[in-house]
Amino acid sequence: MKNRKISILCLSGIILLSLLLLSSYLGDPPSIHLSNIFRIFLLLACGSLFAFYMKWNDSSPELEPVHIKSDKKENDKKGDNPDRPPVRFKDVAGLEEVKEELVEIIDFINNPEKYYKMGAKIPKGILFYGPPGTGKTLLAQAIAGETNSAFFPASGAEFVEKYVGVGAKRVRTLFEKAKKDAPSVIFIDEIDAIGAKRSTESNNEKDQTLNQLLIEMDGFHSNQTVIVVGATNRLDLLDEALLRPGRFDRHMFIGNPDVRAREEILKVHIRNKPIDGKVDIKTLAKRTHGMSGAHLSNIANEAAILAVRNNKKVIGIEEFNQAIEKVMAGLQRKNAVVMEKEKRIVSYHEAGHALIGKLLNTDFIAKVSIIPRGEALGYVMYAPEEDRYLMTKSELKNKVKVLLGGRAAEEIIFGEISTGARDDLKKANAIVYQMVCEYGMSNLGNRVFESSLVKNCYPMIDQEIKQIIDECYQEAVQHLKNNLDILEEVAKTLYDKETLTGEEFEALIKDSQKKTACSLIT
Ligand SMILES: Nc1ncnc2c1ncn2[C@@H]1O[C@H](COP(=O)(O)OP(=O)(O)OP(=O)(O)O)[C@@H](O)[C@H]1O
Ligand SMILES: [Zn+2]
Repeated sequence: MKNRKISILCLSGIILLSLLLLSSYLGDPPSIHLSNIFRIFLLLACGSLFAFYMKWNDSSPELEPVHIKSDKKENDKKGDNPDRPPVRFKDVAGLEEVKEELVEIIDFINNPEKYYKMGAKIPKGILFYGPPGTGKTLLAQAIAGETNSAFFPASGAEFVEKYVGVGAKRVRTLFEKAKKDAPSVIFIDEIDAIGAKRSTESNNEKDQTLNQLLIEMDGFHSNQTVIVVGATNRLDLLDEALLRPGRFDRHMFIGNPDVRAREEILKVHIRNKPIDGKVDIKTLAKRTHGMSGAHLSNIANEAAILAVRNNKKVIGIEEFNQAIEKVMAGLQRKNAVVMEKEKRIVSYHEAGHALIGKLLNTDFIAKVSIIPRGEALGYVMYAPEEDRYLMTKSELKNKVKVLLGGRAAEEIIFGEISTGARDDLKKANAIVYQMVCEYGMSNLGNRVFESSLVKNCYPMIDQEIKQIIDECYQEAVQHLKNNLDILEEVAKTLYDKETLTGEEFEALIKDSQKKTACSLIT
């Protein structure tokens, strides 16, 4: 508001002075008589006002913390920072692991002395990455909310300007303000707009802006509590320099919610809405597979609007059904039948990987999920293993069998294979290629094939690769056929729950063995 007033005053001043100057020239004789010295003075005043106007306009927009109130000092005394967004962790449903990780940072901001005494440095930058609408902005707001910090939202795209130096200056101003109002949280959405890998030709505007961001992040002292949160849908696009220790060194994946998280998110968004007692949130959660938090919030809102339109006192199941359909249509999703079929295939595919992993005791499984991540429709996440410098031939083959387990499960259950194994095949082939060409682990003997040799001997090498892959695939199929009942159990549970932690998976394997009275057969 204050900004607008100053801008209007500047513009009026410029117009007034220009009119005065013009009238001293126009007409014969001129309508206003001014001496040359006074004209020069007017010209200078006009120029200074213009320069001030440009500078003000350049530095002031979007850099004000949100929710500024005039009685800031008064509120600060009460320990209630007025710039704090009203979002708390309770408003962010699901994302438990991320929130757990953030608790430490929040404690750091709230009790910095505790950490400084130990000589610990406050983390400066956090990077949230993942698909759109999954709560990255919401989480950043919650960090500010939980720590009573000022919140400075900005979008990477805002910094990219036509004129060299403008973006860099905006970054500088943003950090100055945040430091002045510390503790504060700077949130830069779409950080890839400025943080994408730098081009070789230097000096372009984007590079300068990124350089300024790096300078600012290196510049503030660790006892200035300014946390910079960046968000992007594409981590792979970011410049390495941005991800280095001391900058955005904490990377957190914010993925689409699983069925439990969807239930929690729906509950958050119907909190203040009158809902018909017959509406079962669990069922709604099951029906919204693949949707983001933003979609779910949208569904709750659409349902409320429909209830008003239908003159209802409470939001009923019909409204929710219509709202889901509307949001799905907006997504241009495949129809529900295709979606269900895909979900079933992915459940068996991931169960196949996980079960063979368990049977062959390869890496410890940390998570099995059928929630899409990146291009994958589901994934098995392994616990970070210690660096291995040596792998035996059978260990490598076991890795390949686990990778082929997804496709094997599909073939056994559906009698047909899908495109879902593309990435698995790439990885499996890469391992086997190394076995043949680099490790001398094939019938070709203890030989190494440099790239020039590979060309000449390709049919031979290809024959070896095929043989190992085929053998591993047949073994993977056999493992799964030997444990078909357990595969069914895992796939069905995965279909219902969508995500299983490592412990849940272990417990499920135990339960399924009891239930089916079968033990795992390798
Ligand atoms: N985990 C969640 N809990 C509650 N609400 C959520 C959650 N995730 C998303 N939402 C809802 O979706 C809206 C959009 O989320 P948000 O803006 O945080 O997504 P984003 O990840 O920053 O998206 P983008 O990448 O498009 O910027 C939120 O305002 C909120 O209403
Ligand atoms: Zn797979």
